Amino acid sequence: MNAPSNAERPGSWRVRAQQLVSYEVRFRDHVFRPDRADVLEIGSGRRRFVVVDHAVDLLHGAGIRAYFDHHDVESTIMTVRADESAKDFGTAARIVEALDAFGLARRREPVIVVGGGVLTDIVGLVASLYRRGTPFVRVPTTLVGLVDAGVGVKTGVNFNGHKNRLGTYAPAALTLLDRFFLATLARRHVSNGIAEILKLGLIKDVRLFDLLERHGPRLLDEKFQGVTPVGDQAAVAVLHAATAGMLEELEPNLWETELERSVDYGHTFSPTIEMRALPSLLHGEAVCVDMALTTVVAHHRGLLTEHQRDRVFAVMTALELPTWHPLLEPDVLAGALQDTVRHRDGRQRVPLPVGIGGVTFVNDITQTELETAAAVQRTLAPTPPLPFP
Ligand SMILES: O=C(CO)[C@@H](O)[C@H](O)[C@H](O)[C@H](O)COP(=O)(O)O
Repeated sequence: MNAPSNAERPGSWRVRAQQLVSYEVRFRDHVFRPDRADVLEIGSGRRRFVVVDHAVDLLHGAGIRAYFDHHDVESTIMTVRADESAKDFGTAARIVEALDAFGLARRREPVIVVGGGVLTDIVGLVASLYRRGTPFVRVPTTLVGLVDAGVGVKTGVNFNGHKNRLGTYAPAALTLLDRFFLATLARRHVSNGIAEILKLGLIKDVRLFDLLERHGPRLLDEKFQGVTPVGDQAAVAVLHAATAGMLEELEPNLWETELERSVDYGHTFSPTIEMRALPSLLHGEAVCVDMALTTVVAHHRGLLTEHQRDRVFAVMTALELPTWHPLLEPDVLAGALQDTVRHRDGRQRVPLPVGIGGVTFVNDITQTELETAAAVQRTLAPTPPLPFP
């Protein structure tokens, strides 16, 4: 049957359709233990194409292969070296070629990705483009992957020197959050992931901030493994609060129709700083430098007391995150804000903290204000600042 023609405009048809989005983010320890079935819960058939981060493969590859063998599933494992410098369309295209070679069945053989946020973003993009969309399952193995990239619907690669310039909104059918992968993560990468958790504490959840203030160094030492009972309780509380808080923000605004997003906190200046500093600054570190700058801006605007500002800097430092960076130069700040204004459709929409745990959005940040804040920020950063490799 033809779609009904528009009575007021003969010869014109308006099409309306809705698509239900439903995806699950599930905490599950030791996902590749043979008695676990979660990874294979989506899809059917006895084959899977699995993209595994190169470093993860070295550490866990044997266990991952044994898992599929145990379940009598033929696995084709593609290993990829994935860091921010390799987050590009070339890497995505190589994965597409491998999918073609595998001969992926379009709906019943979900692509499985095991790796950090960079890799889950790339494979998410590939899956959303391949034959205009094929299901995928994510198993994040880094803290940024677990608490940020792994819970939302954004996929992407860097392009033309810009962060995530090419991407789609495509939810993974299932994301499995297994904190035991963090045991083998370098300390710096644990710190890096905590920055995204701190973001939520600062603009949404003062209890989460308090937990980080109390247990941050222990979480770093124990890498969220629960080595001690106190550390275990703190790890579970922090991971669950961060995931729940993030999803609470994302769910009502999955496609970012609303561009005032509190989870964009720390992401106004950091995309430019991170890309300019490549490969020396990790994502969460760049976010922290941005949060430190905007904490000072918020203090100057009377949104934050001096005591609160100093607490924020102390927590950042205890978490071994940088609170200042030499790239905070006037031209870089101006360029970063300009690019973000374009990204946010012509307005600054900069989230600023209100006290600890609150947020407001502003559109009137000036260049002078930024330069003054960056200068103050430098004096507040520990001397000497954390080394920039
Ligand atoms: O949207 C999410 C996660 O899906 C945010 O929490 C995450 O931090 C985002 O990467 C930032 O908000 C930046 O977004 P964008 O500039 O890539 O659009």
